[in-house]
Amino acid sequence: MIRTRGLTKDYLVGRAPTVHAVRGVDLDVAPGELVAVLGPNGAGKTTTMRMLTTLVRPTAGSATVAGADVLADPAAVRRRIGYVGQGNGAGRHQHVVDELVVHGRIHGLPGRTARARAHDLLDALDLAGLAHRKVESLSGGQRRRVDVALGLVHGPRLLFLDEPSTGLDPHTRAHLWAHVARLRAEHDMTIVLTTHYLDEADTMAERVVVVDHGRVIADDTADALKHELAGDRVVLGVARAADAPALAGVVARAPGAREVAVDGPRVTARVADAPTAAAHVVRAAAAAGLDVTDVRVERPTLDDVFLALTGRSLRDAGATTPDDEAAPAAGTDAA
Ligand SMILES: Nc1ncnc2c1ncn2[C@@H]1O[C@H](COP(=O)(O)OP(=O)(O)OP(=O)(O)O)[C@@H](O)[C@H]1O
Repeated sequence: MIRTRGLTKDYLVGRAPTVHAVRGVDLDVAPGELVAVLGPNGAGKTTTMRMLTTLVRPTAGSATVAGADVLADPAAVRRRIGYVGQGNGAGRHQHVVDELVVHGRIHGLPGRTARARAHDLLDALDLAGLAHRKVESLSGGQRRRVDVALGLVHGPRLLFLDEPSTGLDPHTRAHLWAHVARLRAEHDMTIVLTTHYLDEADTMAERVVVVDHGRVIADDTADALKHELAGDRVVLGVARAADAPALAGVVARAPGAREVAVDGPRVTARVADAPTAAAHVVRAAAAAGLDVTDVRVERPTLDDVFLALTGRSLRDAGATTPDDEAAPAAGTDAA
């Protein structure tokens, strides 16, 4: 459904150094996949998505999207995809249903089909009761659902969602995702989304593509990334802090144990599989006469994955580098 090779975008910002927003991205997305693109601010997620949706012209590299080349046939790409950008797409003064019908007509649907499609989507996204309300009177979550409906009105098989749930409260986010998941199952859609919410990428996506400084630095299922890159953590406590070094010795002999550390009466370590390692340690500690008072197993998060990859936490990472610290807004295409 998507294939990119060496996809690159440079921006020229006045006399400032060139901004290397995207640096040679190779990405393959199969039909029906749901892929989350994750990365800190400024990593190049939106720029990549905008190249794939033909809104920004690549500086170098190639991209085929929904069977058409983004450079050779951008109109075909646009016909076949849906795109929900970061800003609200719906006109503020329009009625919800009219906005959907107009979008359908813009995409070439006959009036009757556009109206039928608009009403189907209003039902599917729980917006039927709001059809005749003005967009400006809707809540943030309702507006975002209208945006998703706009992205789907022409029945695309491939949908791009750029931070669809940013700024929504957890309940509204969950609601939006439930709708998207159902629409996806019903229409067998491929979805590529960007998000800042690690838990969202973890639970929603079958594949997580981690980007940093314009490059893909990891690409796999969330479980595989967590297993291979971060590993589980065990935390054990002993009654007497004086026994902690001896317990650390026991922990170090557990299967796959690494990064063993002592902190007062507590010992922590990374292990391949925490329940197996914890059971092993508890048995071995008892045999050695050590009184283990506390055992905790911690599964890694995608933030641990990012930390393992970059040494930075995704929560605090800014993605500025010496050669892309120029002001972002005023750039022109270097394509
Ligand atoms: N029009 C532009 N002109 C100049 N620089 C730009 C332009 N658009 C983006 N950039 C720069 O390109 C880099 C990548 O930006 P991009 O918006 O793709 O990142 P992002 O990963 O989507 O970030 P965020 O999570 O904050 O949305 C940043 O350094 C940004 O400042």
